[in-house]
Amino acid sequence: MVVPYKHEPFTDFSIEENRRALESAIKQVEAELGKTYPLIIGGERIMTDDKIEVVNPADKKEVIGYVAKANQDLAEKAHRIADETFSWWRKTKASFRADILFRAAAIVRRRKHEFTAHLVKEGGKPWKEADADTAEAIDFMEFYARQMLDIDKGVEINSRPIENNRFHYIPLGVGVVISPWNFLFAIMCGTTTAAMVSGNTVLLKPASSTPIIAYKMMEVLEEAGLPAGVINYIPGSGKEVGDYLVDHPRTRFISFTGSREVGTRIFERAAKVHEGQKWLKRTIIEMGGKDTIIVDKDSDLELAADAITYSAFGFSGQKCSACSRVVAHEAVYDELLDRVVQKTKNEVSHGNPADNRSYMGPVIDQGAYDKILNYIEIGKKEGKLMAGGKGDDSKGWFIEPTVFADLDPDSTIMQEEIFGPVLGFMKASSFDEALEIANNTDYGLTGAVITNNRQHIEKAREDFHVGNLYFNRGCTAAIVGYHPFGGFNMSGTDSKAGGPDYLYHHMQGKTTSEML
Ligand SMILES: NC(=O)c1ccc[n+]([C@@H]2O[C@H](COP(=O)([O-])OP(=O)(O)OC[C@H]3O[C@@H](n4cnc5c(N)ncnc54)[C@H](O)[C@@H]3O)[C@@H](O)[C@H]2O)c1
Ligand SMILES: N[C@@H](CCC=O)C(=O)O
Repeated sequence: MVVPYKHEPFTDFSIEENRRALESAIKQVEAELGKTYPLIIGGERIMTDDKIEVVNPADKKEVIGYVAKANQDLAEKAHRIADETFSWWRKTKASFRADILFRAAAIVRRRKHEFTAHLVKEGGKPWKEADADTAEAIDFMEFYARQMLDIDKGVEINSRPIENNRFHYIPLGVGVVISPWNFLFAIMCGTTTAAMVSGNTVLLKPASSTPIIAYKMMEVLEEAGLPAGVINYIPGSGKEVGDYLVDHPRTRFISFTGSREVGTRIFERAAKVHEGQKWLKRTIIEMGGKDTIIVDKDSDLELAADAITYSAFGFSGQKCSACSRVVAHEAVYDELLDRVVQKTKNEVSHGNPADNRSYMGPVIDQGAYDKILNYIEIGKKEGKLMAGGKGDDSKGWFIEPTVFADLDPDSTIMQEEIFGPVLGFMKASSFDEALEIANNTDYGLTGAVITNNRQHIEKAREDFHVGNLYFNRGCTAAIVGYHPFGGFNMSGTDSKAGGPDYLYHHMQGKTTSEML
């Protein structure tokens, strides 16, 4: 019997011992910067001439490492090996696969600060955010291992005196896992290990800005006993390797987390049946958000201002769950706006994330920096700039936490995902109107309502159309097993990472019936 699941506690960095432990882990990571990492295909380390240079977004000159880059030939080799490995891996016991995850989670837990320090450097994450990312990776492994053991117990169906019937789940085949850079450890690890523990083999293509943490996860899984060929590590160009693997006739499913642009492209390509393909590909596609916090007339405004500030500027707003829109009742609009602007100016410090005093670090790269600043320019025309608005890319990609007021719900910056530290305020004259505004985007990922009105809570529960809706708190920071995570509409397939049915997306049900 395994102990019941409990989420990994976050580290309290106000405790001197913890602070010192992370400081020393950061020094250790700094001492190891600049290494070269190979691909891992069928357990074999393969170096390529072409490499991805991975830099610290807080300091562009600091190279975190160089990573071998897969091309289509290597992707083909990895696919063949994953396919061959599936022929026996699919028959392994669920407990064998789950035990690998329990062990891997224990290894990461023992070396937690080392992983967190790496996330500070590779992802530009402030301490608190990096620590939460590591904790979530541990949670995913612990949670999915238990879920697989439960699924393995089977499901009762009816038999009759003349026949014996059974129903159980079997894996799908070779899965392509494509992960984003923002939860560089947690989402990459959760999507990969979910596919693996349910009996599939995997081709892992991590984001090109953050592939090193995925290599480190591979080392941990190998140490925990993962056989060669089950997960194949093949970083590479999204367009070249990504399209090739998505189109491949032997790909059985694709688990993608990332932007709407790429997600819809994959959805479309995966629908095409290629020559030699014997199945309809399954897709698990989780995309962006344009997430709203509604603040009601009767509400705790200090709580609202705290919730908004953290949800908007935690990890520089680079979360699919980040609050980028506030809809406030006209009776509290001015006071709420003032409180959020003051907090943003006085409490949201931004700087090197390796320094624990930084609330916010950089944004991930030049592309993101340019795109966000472009949205800020649009925002200056569409609304009233209340805080921030400037960037500095001389050393790393830093953008001030930015607040706009008096926006039209249909304005560009209230409709498009910016994925940066930019927050907009809109006014509503009633709770019904606030809900209408909150729902008027193509997305449907997270949302929150700050209110003391019980009827309004119930109304929002029914009518606020998002996958993760929170009351009297912010709209980020879902915890595995507590807040199953995934969105509606253009936010994705609502597969609910860390939820009770997540692994079923990676499996198919099989009925057997024996005449007696
Ligand atoms: N819904 C969620 O759970 C969730 C979680 C995290 C991030 N996101 C979203 O992810 C986005 C940010 O991440 P990103 O910038 O890494 O997204 P992205 O779509 O640019 O990249 C995601 C992954 O797709 C790969 N890719 C790019 N082109 C490809 C192609 N043609 N075929 C296959 N793969 C390809 C990239 O290399 C990367 O590994 C935001 O929109 C954010 O909201 C969503
Ligand atoms: N699960 C995370 C968001 C993941 C996407 O970026 C949260 O709830 O904040």
